[in-house]
Amino acid sequence: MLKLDNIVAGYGRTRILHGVTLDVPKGGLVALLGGNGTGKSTVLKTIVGLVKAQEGQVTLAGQIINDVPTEDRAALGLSLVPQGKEVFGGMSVEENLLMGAFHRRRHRTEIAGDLEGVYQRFKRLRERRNVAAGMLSGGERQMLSIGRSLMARPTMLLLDEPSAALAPRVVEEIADAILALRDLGLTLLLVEQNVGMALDIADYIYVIRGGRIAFEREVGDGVAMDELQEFYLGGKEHA
Ligand SMILES: Nc1ncnc2c1ncn2[C@@H]1O[C@H](COP(=O)(O)OP(=O)(O)OP(=O)(O)O)[C@@H](O)[C@H]1O
Repeated sequence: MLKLDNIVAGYGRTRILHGVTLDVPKGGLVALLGGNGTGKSTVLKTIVGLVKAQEGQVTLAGQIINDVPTEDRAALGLSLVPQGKEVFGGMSVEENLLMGAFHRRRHRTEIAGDLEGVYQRFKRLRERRNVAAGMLSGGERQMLSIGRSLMARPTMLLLDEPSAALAPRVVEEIADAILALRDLGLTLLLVEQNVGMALDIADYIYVIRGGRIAFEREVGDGVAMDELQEFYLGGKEHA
């Protein structure tokens, strides 16, 4: 579904990604793990087109999209789920959700149907539909961020550290929500620092360090936590 082939990218003259290759199969749930400043967000920005690949190819559903503008990548089914802290705090929950449908010209009844779908998935958002997003808990904000992306009817979601700054019980709730999206048939790339969560839900794991993929492995009996930690931050526990 999504392939990065030897991506070199950065900011101005500074190179951050030094040849990143990764593959997210259709319907798969792939995690990209790494510590602070290792290039995870730059990978996501390159996929959505906010950072231009200086070398290499970004392929979505068989189409090379290096030259496709960011707004048109959304129309190809790609949606970035920012961290929950990036919701519009002064707007209500419902207004935030409707923003997700904004770029698509769609009939009002269709949008109402999508909104109902998000409320069924995240019951707490329905209860709090008229509350300012800034008043929500961290977990509710993360649900809102995912819900807003779903309003654009994506086929592939890129999740930027959905577990960041959340209590373990809430992380479990978000993990369940992500698994439910996979069961729905969505393709998911999850960027995380939370190794435990990623191992619980992902089918395949990449670890990025210093702008390079340092480790990759199918999740199953083969991936041991300590082996991952070694590649993750030189053996240091981080998340
Ligand atoms: N807009 C920018 N201009 C210049 N350098 C940047 C910019 N954004 C990020 N960087 C640098 O690129 C490197 C990688 O940053 P990136 O945000 O991709 O890391 P990350 O793995 O997502 O880290 P974090 O988990 O802290 O968000 C860092 O050294 C950072 O300082």
